[in-house]
Amino acid sequence: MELALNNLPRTIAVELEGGVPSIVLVDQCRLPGELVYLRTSDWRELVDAVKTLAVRGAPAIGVAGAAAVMLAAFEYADGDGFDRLLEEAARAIAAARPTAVNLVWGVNKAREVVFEARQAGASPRETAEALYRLTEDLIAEDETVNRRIGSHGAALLRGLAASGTQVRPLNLLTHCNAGSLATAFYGTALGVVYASAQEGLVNRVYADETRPVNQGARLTVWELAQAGVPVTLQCDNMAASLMEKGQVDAVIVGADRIAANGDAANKIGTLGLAVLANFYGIPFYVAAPMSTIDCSTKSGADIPIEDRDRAEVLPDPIPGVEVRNPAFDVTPYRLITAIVTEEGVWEPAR
Ligand SMILES: CSC[C@H]1O[C@H](OP(=O)(O)O)[C@H](O)[C@@H]1O
Repeated sequence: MELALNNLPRTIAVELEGGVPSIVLVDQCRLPGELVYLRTSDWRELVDAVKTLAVRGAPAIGVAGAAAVMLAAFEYADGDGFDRLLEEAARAIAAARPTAVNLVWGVNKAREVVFEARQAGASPRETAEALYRLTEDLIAEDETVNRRIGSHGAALLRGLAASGTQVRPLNLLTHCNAGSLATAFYGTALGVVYASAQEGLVNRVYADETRPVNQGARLTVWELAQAGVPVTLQCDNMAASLMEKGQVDAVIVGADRIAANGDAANKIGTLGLAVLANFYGIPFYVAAPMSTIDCSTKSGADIPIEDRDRAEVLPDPIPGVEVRNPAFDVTPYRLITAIVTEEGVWEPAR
């Protein structure tokens, strides 16, 4: 299958003009209708973009977290109180969304650079410039990591597609968007799809719309269509009947935080898919970078779950009706066939 990955936009980029840094990111709130880029030099605007899901997806917000600290460092470089103001900003950035560990990971990467630079006697501006280089590096590294995840995942699906001496291209089901738009470029779960499709291992991807924010209906189907991968959009409540018909060969999703025992937090609705896949004997794969694995979190019970605005579920409130809107759920490791990382495939101990 010939892919058109060049049609995919770069989710987040960094620029430096006249000594002033800018972050340029795809405004994912405007997709699929319009491909619009947000440009900002203000760390507060970048935090708002994370909160409003203009930039979203664990690896993408990890890069955004480090980039926001970089913008703050340039803002505070020429005034008093650089170290104090920067740490205050770092705390506010890390608190923008609670579930994806990558956000704190990105902010901590920035904190490490700040500590090392200041220990070495760097000025505030020199420290800010070191953070700019970190942001560039994280963007480049993310794509490399995703391609390695894709390669390991394709090897896994190659085995699934093998039918004697023939290859039977697979029907895959995914949830939310763990694609190029959820990362700096290429994607995690969809990175596996792209790498597999290039080997002729993919027949079609079924994408859940993923209520209430519809990352599947707005982002995944757009991204896969741009890339030239056959894709069918379905409502979240259609997965069971598709599996019952034997039309799903594997489920592949992303993750926002993986606990030390292999429990994985991902977009709300993932747990239900894992239960269905287990019932129908369908492999359930999670694709995520090592930066999403949080060994300080013992199990999924300890993963904070973001509670979002009720209006995402019910824009026009009905008197007397309560609404709940947890943005993630946790799939226990025993329902996960394998976790695909850039280091290889991890089958959590049963
Ligand atoms: C590659 S991680 C993508 C991950 O992030 C999404 O959540 P959100 O769109 O709210 O940032 C979803 O859980 C995806 O699987």
